[in-house]
Amino acid sequence: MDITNLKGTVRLSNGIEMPYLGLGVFKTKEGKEVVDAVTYALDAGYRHIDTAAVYGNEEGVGVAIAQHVVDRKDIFLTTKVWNADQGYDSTLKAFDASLDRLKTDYLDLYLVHWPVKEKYKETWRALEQLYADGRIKAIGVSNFLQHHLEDLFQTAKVTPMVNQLEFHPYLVQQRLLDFCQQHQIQFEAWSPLMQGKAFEVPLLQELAVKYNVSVAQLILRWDLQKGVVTIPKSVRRDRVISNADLFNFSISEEDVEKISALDRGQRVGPDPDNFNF
Ligand SMILES: NC(=O)C1=CN([C@@H]2O[C@H](COP(=O)(O)OP(=O)(O)OC[C@H]3O[C@@H](n4cnc5c(N)ncnc54)[C@H](OP(=O)(O)O)[C@@H]3O)[C@@H](O)[C@H]2O)C=CC1
Ligand SMILES: O=C(O)C(=O)[C@@H](O)[C@H](O)C(=O)CO
Repeated sequence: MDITNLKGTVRLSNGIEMPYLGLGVFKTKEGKEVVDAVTYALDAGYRHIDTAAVYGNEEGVGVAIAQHVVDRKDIFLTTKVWNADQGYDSTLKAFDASLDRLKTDYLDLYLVHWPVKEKYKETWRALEQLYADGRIKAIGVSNFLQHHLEDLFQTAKVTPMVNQLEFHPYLVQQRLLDFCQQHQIQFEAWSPLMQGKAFEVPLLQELAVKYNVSVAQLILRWDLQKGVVTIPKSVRRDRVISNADLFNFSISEEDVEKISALDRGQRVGPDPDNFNF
């Protein structure tokens, strides 16, 4: 992984380059708010945007990308098929609808948003078809635990290239991270800042002072040093810019371990084995 600058990318198992840092847009309002946030990010050098059909803001993401001076081909764009749309035919339809809203004719990454029981294998078959048709550069899953992946492997022709999961100092899931790394499935962190709760953690505050960075920068740099792609969300221009300032410092191995040791298996979002939406 090239982690020396903002264009730092990881190479996925199929050779596609995925920028290590992206902007997440969950809870970013459709319209001006999301257009502005994506524009701040592209202005600041981000080349990776993470949305989902369920966020209800794909239109604005598409507007911001279409009107920005950066070429579409230089932006890594991810969206996700929502739970209600899972199944083979309905996923194909949902994909077309997302592309229309995003005003693009291809995706860089399409994810199965959650492992909906009895549905995710058929959903995956649709993603494989879209990938074979050249309409998506990489396909992956989200919120898949090891047992979901092992079950998917029974029928999958293509191994997911990415698994996007909740990941932060209170939820490290090291065994799942190792499992994904063994299978060349790139781990991607959602809610890396614990939706704001990380700023209250004393050790993170102390280490941020030690490295003369913000708590957000410390955590996002830790993600990077763990080999995890990360997609912090902010609608504020100053935070979008400062969150990306990760490439001029590094955390010692000892401090990386100290941050990892904060793990307490604590989630800020739903448990993939117990969700119902
Ligand atoms: N696959 C999945 O199931 C899921 C995927 N995701 C993806 O992951 C992304 C990130 O996760 P998300 O849940 O949004 O939460 P994050 O952990 O990224 O935290 C976002 C919160 O932190 C605040 N914040 C951001 N930067 C700073 C900063 N430097 N200082 C202080 N506060 C800050 C934001 O406020 P403000 O905007 O006001 O700056 C917002 O309240 C999502 O946007 C989405 O794309 C998220 C959940 C589930
Ligand atoms: O943000 C996402 O991508 C999610 O899947 C979740 O946050 C989910 O939508 C949720 O929290 C439902 O309560």
